[in-house]
Amino acid sequence: MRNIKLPGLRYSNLFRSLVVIDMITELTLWIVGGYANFETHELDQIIRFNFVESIFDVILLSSFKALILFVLISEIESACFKLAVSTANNIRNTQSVEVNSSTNISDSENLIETRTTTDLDSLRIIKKYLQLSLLILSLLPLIFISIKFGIVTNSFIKAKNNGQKTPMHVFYYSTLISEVVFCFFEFLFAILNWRFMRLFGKFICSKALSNEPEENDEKKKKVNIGRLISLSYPERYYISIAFVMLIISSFTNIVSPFFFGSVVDSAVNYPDLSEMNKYIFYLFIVYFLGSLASGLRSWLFEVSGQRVVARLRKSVFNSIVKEDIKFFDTNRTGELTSRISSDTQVLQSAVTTNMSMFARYLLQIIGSIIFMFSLEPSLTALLLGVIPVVSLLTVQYGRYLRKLKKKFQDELAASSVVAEEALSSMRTVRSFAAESKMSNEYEKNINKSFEIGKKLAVAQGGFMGFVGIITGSALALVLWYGGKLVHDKKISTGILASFLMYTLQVAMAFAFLSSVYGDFMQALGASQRIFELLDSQPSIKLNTGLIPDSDDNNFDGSILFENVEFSYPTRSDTKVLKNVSLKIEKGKTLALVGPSGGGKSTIFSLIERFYDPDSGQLKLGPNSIDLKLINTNWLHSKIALVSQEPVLFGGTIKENISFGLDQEVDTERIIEVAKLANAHEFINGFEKGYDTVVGERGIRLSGGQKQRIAIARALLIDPKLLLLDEATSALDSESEHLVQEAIERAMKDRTVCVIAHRLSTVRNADRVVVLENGQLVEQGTHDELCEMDGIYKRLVLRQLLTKETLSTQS
Ligand SMILES: Nc1ncnc2c1ncn2[C@@H]1O[C@H](COP(=O)(O)OP(=O)(O)OP(=O)(O)O)[C@@H](O)[C@H]1O
Repeated sequence: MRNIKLPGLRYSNLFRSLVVIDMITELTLWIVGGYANFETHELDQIIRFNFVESIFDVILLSSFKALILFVLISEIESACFKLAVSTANNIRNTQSVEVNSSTNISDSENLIETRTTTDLDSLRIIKKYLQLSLLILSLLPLIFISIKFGIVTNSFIKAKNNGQKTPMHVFYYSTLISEVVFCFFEFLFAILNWRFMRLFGKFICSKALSNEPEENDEKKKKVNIGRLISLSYPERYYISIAFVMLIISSFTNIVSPFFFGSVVDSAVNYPDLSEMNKYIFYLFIVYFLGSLASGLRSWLFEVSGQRVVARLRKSVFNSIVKEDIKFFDTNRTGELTSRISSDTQVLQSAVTTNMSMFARYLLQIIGSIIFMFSLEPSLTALLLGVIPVVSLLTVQYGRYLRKLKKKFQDELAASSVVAEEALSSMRTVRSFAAESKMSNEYEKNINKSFEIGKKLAVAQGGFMGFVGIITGSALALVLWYGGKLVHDKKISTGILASFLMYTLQVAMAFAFLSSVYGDFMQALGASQRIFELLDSQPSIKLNTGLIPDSDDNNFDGSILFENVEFSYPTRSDTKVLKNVSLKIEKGKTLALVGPSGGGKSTIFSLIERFYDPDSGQLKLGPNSIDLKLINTNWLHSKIALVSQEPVLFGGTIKENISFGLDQEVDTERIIEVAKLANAHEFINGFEKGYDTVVGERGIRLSGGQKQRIAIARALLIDPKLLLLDEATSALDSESEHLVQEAIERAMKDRTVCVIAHRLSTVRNADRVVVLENGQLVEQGTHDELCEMDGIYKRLVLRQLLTKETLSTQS
């Protein structure tokens, strides 16, 4: 159980980070503030304990509190972990006792169970005490700091009103405020501790109970910012140059306020304009270089983003088309196309533009703060107090956004399913006058995503507003304090001007950084399914495995089914084939007949290796090679399937006939097979002949024409084995005759397995196999089966005859 991996972003880590940030911030503010205000406030005010005049107690409080809370939360988490694992073990034991001995539980087992229950109880009590201590120890500092804050504020206001020196300088006063905020959040976290620890316990318990905890963890781990960024690795050269441009433009942004201030100072302090002109020239150069670098940076990141998303779409599509057929039984087309188009779009900006923005604003903040420190440390420290608050909020906001965005993309994908289904079956929709029904359905789905979109908008707006208020307040505070310093002649107007520009830059950078972080988190939410698709490994690998050396020796079209059992993965409790053994012999025709749902098409699916059997084997060729060992691409080049309702693709007739071959095919060969399939004549009747576009799924062709094209398509690969599903739908007699003739030609001198719906087909077949409810109930020639006077004669023959009569009548 020890190998259960915990998520990095979890409650206890956030709590621990909060108390550490609290301690570091307070210490930094104390030291920097002490240094900055050393002249105005005596040393003993900095370190001496005085409830109203010093913050030494605040520093001690934040440091010790951090230490104690850090240890406490770690202990609580560990207790929760142990408790959850023990609970999981108990559940496991109980289950195995129930399974193994439904009657007798031995004394020793009783003993183990009693001891485990006692352990669990004591663990629970310890956890409760620890949680209570956490609550009390985070409440007490809040009470203390609030009282101090109230008293200090009171004397601060009094001193101000009386025009006296304030009991505590402004810097330390803001330190006190930030500690109030920290204590409040820590108390809040302590209250939430109960809920989060319960969730944590449930999470650990389910992990401990699951059979493959590592594998699941691995999957989770695979979606993180690092992985997101790694998508842009192939663009590293573009991105590296873009980063150089970014550093140049950020640097120009960072130094420009300095020159700006120098222009102001030289205008105020120098009698002639030469000094100011010099700085104006520098400023111009800085802006010019900055803009140039900015333009290049933007272009390079954008083009990299486009390349990343194009590559990602290709990879996702590639992954999807290589999936097992069972994957398509569970995933719907609309959802998948939405993943390819919409989810990848969300990632585009995240992996390049946002990355650049993130780096840019981070650089800007760090650079600006360094410059600010060199200009006026006390003013800078004022700003720093705001950073932990904004950072913490940003992290929480990011998590929220990530979840919301995932939901949003899921809903969007669900609505794409409706749209795809309706648009691809417009004739059925129209014939049932179901347009409004489909519109309503789509509207319902879109509304769901819209509702989440609204939440996203509120979260974004609210957060931006909040960050704006915080940064605006920090700016006002800096302006006020800076103005005072200028008034007291402690700094020049130029320094204040530069400082204000830096503050603005930092504030803006912070606001942008937060929103970029939000976008990152949204991208992470959207990327979850994309990465799942990319990581998914089909169980039947394409283009790997054995390619028999010589076709003639190794595959003659014969296939042997040995005790095959099969159930579809989506309905694993229903056996579709039960102990089926049959042989498709070289050069012979095997007809499959039987009632609907008997498992005939399933036989084809197994031969095509769309699925593997649950048990039993399929053996190929005279050497009886296990089908599972054979390279599937090779297999599909030797077997052709003509289904009942053949699906054509949206291209030309020529493209459709040559669909199964990778290489260019001679037009003569295409015409040859089209003639064999009785298709040449009608194709020539079209204005563009073989270049006629057939429309989506061959919509511009008739049923009979589609079938003949499909037969030509199968003949072109000259298959060793032809799998034929005769059409049940009645064609007109002329078309019927042409199709039948094409089929007969295709079957000639070939190994064929046919799902027969016509009497003539079963009569001509070398052998007939009757499948009912997945079982092979009868087999033999048509005459033999008729003589048997069994199910074939009673059920199938009647069924076939009815169809034959119907089709000839129509
Ligand atoms: N993709 C699938 N997922 C789950 N069950 C399926 C799937 N395809 C078919 N089945 C089920 O398997 C059983 C056998 O279906 P199959 O298509 O092989 O029958 P069939 O004999 O070819 O019928 P028909 O003559 O009507 O085409 C049916 O009960 C069907 O509902």
